[in-house]
Amino acid sequence: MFARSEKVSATPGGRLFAALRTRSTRGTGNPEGAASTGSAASAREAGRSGPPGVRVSGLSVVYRTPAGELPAVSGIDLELVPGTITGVVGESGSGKSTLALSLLNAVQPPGRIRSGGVEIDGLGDVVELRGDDLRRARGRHIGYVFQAAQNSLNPLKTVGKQLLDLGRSHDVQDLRGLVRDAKNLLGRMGMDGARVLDSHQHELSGGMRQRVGIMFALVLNAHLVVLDEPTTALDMITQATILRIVREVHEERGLTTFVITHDLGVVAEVADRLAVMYGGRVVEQGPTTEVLAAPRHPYTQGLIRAIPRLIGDIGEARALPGRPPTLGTVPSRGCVFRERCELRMDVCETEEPPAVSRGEWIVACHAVAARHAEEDAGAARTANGTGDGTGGGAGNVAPPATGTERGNVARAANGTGTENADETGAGNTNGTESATGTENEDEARAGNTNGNAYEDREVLLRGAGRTAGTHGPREKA
Ligand SMILES: Nc1ncnc2c1ncn2[C@@H]1O[C@H](COP(=O)(O)OP(=O)(O)OP(=O)(O)O)[C@@H](O)[C@H]1O
Repeated sequence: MFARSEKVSATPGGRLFAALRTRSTRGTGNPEGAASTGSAASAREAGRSGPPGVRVSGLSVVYRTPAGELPAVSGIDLELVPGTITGVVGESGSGKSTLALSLLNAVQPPGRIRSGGVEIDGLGDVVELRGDDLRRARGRHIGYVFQAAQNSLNPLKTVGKQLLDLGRSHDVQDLRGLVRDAKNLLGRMGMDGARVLDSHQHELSGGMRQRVGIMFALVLNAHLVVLDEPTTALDMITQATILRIVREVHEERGLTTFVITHDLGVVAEVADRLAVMYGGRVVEQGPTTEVLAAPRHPYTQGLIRAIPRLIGDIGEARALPGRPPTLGTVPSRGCVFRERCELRMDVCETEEPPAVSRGEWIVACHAVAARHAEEDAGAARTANGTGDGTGGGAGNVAPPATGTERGNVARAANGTGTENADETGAGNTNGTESATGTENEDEARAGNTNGNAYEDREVLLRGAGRTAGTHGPREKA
């Protein structure tokens, strides 16, 4: 049974920093730690060797538009450490869903993976997978919980019927066993499994449907699970429940989990590691606690600064000026964030920022790179005995202008406090799912011609035929 029960503050504000406090007792992404919580045992029971590592390298994805093929994701390097939860955060349109779909090689036309690879332990490079291999990988190895999973069920079939369809499409011989596993999973998430399997989607609440989505992602025993906006459009209490379940399922089943969200509170609550995306790039990544406590990239600093506070001067919260770029406006060279950056320098106009690292912490920013260089020079001077006492110490790396006082900050309604509502030309209606689930423009954009979210799920879980070979020729970077 899921043993961990974490108290989650239901107030909007306490969440981010209450979560940060509890993280220190949980560790930050130590795979051994994950194993010691029982995940290794459950992985053994499940007959697999343990949670997989994932290495995304040089990944670039483009969408065809009237103006030609434009990059939605560019040169992404990211590692998912086995047994950890990695959270990806960024404003709407930053490329989070495109990155997530790439983990399943499921970017649909008019998109295609232009270059790069996604190496998953036990599977190889999924970008190279086609046909049956790809179909088996989805569902059995990689579970996907859709953005708007609440609406991704087929409204015409009971959950149980959809479960059987899924089992048959994956050649599951023991369908009774599959149903037993599904009931078990649903029961562990606090639901009456038999009743839920007998229900249609309209008979279930949003939180229940989200749990059904998680069940579908796990029931074939996937050990890499991708959750796209798992709490969007849920009330605060249900959000807290779903996040607790995500963490518990992750630990109990020994998973490697990837959570996409625009809500910093969500990553603070569940993620061991954090990657911040902007304009199709990962601009900062590292252990969640450390990144949120002292973000280095000016964009991450801006996201945190934009979170309104419950206590103290509400005016301290400052929305990031400007808007995130669209496919058409993302600069083709230089730093993609420069238009909104207060640390902007000349070099940002022309040169892509280098990814500089300090241990597990990686930042792509010219200003941070310059500070690191200063620090290194200062350290070298000190080591040589020539230090003048002014060398760049760690304190020279800009702390967040707002600091990150524990418990003092309210979570923004949209998590980032920025201008998500001013969505870009792509017409993204993220978070505004229709009751029928047939008007989700994200799904429509993803190449699903009838726009039904459940259709898309079925395509991913079952239909290699519809998705195989949809990518154009790959240009290896
Ligand atoms: N099918 C498509 N056709 C054209 N452009 C697309 C398509 N899908 C996504 N895009 C564009 O690619 C970029 C990245 O979109 P993506 O959905 O991956 O971002 P996101 O960070 O997940 O946003 P959100 O939080 O709103 O889901 C955006 O500029 C978006 O408009």
